[in-house]
Amino acid sequence: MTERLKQFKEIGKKIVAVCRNYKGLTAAQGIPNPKTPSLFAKPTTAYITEGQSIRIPEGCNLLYHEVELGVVIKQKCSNVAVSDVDEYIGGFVLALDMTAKDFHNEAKANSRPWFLSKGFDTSCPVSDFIEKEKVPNYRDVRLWLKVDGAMKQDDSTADMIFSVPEVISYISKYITLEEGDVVLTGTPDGQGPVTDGQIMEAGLADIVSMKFSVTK
Ligand SMILES: CC(=O)CC(=O)C(=O)O
Ligand SMILES: [Mg+2]
Repeated sequence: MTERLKQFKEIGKKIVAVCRNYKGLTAAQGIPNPKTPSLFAKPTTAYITEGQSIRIPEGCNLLYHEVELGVVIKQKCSNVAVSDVDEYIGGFVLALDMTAKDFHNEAKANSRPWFLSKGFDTSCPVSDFIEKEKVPNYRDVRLWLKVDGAMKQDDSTADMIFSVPEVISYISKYITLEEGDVVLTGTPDGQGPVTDGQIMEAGLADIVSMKFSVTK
């Protein structure tokens, strides 16, 4: 099972992401906490792994980093109770939800979909698969991200508005989750711009770290 889940990028069919899921982020933005998880999707063609670069999409002049905990789904499930979600967690992944922020702002201002701003090629850099047992405290684990050595995001998953089980249970009421799918659980405060030539390093406590460069 674990051996197969290591291939989540090949076997998973979708990436479902939550936004505005950290209290520190909504407080910093001066917006109310959402009453239910806000969802969007990324295509699996957005994945890249270490050694590949994040490419600024054509026409984008404001690319943002967002470090996130990703959950890899173990098996097909729908309508999962919050108390049963642990059975369906196959493992974890550290991920960046790269966002073409200018595209995103324009889409919001014009009531257009966000898909391009979140789903362009290279918009989902990920670490290797992380065994579930390595993150027993996923409800309170540190996520951090540095840009050119300067710390930009540093928070705990304990600051989430909706916990990992609440997020997965909610999604599964509406969207069947399948083996290898990844759920991105939102970014803590501190997301911000990166430009051509910059290097990001991100980590999940001392469990995993990864580096990605940004290129035109
Ligand atoms: C609107 C956003 O970019 C928010 C987002 O993706 C998040 O993680 O929060
Ligand atoms: Mg995000």
